[in-house]
Amino acid sequence: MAIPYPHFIASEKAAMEAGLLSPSSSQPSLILTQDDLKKIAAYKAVEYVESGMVLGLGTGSTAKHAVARIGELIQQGKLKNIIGIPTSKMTHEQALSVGIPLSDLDSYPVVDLAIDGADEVDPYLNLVKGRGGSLLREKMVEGACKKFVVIVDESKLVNHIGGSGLAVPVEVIQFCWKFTASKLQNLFEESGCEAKLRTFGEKKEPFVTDNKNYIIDLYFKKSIGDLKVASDAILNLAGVVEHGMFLDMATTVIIAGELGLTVKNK
Ligand SMILES: O=C[C@H](O)[C@H](O)[C@H](O)COP(=O)(O)O
Repeated sequence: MAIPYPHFIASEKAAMEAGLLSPSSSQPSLILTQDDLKKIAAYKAVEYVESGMVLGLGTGSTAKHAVARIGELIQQGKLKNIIGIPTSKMTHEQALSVGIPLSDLDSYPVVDLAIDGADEVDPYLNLVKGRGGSLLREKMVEGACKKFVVIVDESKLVNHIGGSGLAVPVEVIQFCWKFTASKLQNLFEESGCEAKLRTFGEKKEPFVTDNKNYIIDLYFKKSIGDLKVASDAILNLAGVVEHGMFLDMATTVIIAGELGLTVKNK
């Protein structure tokens, strides 16, 4: 998606650092792709990183820009003594490849700062995450951090969680997943919920998470209602491991969009 983007306002510094704008251009006039916006938000978030921090490293097409940037700053000697806690096997691989020293929550139960993308952000900074399948490790790491900075392009903004009609993911154990899926669907019958096993490829194989579980995606035709009530009801079902609603967890959301960067704090 190319967004015509003639007026670059708040994010000029981030765009320069992201290599999208030359310092000499007096009249910035850019055509930015959605990926450029993700990169700009990610580079802005990395400004929150300080030497000596234990960092939660998010997963996805937005978070990967932050991981790359952190690696770059370590290589340049601008960030020192960083410990990264990856939220997926994919991020683990990327972080190693860019030279970020890694550890885990067993060794570092308190994380200073986590940076991650999101699939949906509501006006209260509640999130949907996990459309890439990494919600469980993300929730563990981001639940352990002092500051959680979320990075999105403006397409992720919604009025109500689940209101986009797109998936609210739930990680379930493989054992009798159809039973769990039907329990989940029944919980939200009044919201017109449809529960579908996530599959991939032409053969429609079940998608298996890093934790060897399945994902049931919930699609809502009407409002989910009270999010805390919905969260408790989902977590109360045996067979459910975790869901992708991240309620009251984000401390900052950085949104890159047509009018530049917006930073929302809790
Ligand atoms: O499971 C995936 C994660 O929750 C991602 O952070 C989320 O899906 C957003 O990903 P992206 O930045 O690729 O849109």
